[in-house]
Amino acid sequence: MRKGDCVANRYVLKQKLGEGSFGATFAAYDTRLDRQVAIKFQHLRTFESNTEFKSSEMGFKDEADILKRYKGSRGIPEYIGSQRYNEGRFIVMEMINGVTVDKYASAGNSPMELDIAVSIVTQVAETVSLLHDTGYVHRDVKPGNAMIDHSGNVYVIDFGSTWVAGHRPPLREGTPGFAAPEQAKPVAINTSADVFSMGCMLVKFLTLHLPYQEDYLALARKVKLAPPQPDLTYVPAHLKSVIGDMIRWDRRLRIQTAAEVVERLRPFLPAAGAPPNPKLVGADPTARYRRPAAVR
Ligand SMILES: Nc1ncnc2c1ncn2[C@@H]1O[C@H](COP(=O)(O)OP(=O)(O)OP(=O)(O)O)[C@@H](O)[C@H]1O
Repeated sequence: MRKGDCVANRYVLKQKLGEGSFGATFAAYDTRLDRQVAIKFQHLRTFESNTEFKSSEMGFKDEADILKRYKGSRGIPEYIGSQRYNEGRFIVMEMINGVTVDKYASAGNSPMELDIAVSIVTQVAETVSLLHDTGYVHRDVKPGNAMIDHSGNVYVIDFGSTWVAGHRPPLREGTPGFAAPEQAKPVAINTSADVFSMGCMLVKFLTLHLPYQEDYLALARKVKLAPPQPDLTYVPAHLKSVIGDMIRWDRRLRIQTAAEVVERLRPFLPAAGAPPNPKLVGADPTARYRRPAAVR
């Protein structure tokens, strides 16, 4: 796939937006709908077995089904279409004009302001709660799988790992550093795994460090290790207690759902009518909460 290619007699490819283990995402112009879209292509088959390639295609199909199911929901790119192409598949969705939250967070090179960090994670939790309320777990919530547009609206992307809550997934997935400890084991995963990942996002935004080192889970499979203790010294006590309840190593003691996360974080959001944070540069994720409730 290259810039200028016209795919399926309809989508003219523009620049590549990103590339991951399973596919590459391009900006494109949809000549039928006369709008910009994002297209995620499954990688062409190289050395993987037929079974592996088919399973990656199923992942694409599942992701398209999730996008279709939540079409019209706030915080999820709108589903436009999906079809087979070159042995594999592609998914067409709304183009989010913005950057990944990962990029947004690293622009400042210093810990994020509390109201900004809490607003981002609350927006993510509001969207993830749509999945949880209907029995799904995202399984790969992280700053790289969230995007912020120029108006400060936060979107969750990459539903390729989404799985039915309470069921054992076929593969261990998630990103080391953000994945819940149980995601490294062959066990059923429930909604509290996403809560753990959202807690890791908050810790990262507020301290610049992850609650545990990326190689910790792999190491913990071989030797017995005590659960890591993130340093939250500079986080205000009340928020520290919410974060502590999000990243509990024992999932039975953790906050269980994204909706509960929204409730627990609500006291730390800026009030309706509050002025913007003067230290803010760029898109403002607090804007939604500073507007009167009726127009959010
Ligand atoms: N709807 C969209 N609008 C704009 N950019 C997007 C959109 N979806 C994805 N992107 C961009 O493309 C990149 C890759 O997307 P995505 O994470 O879905 O792919 P992936 O192949 O599953 O990646 P990975 O394997 O790293 O998780 C994102 O980081 C983002 O920069």
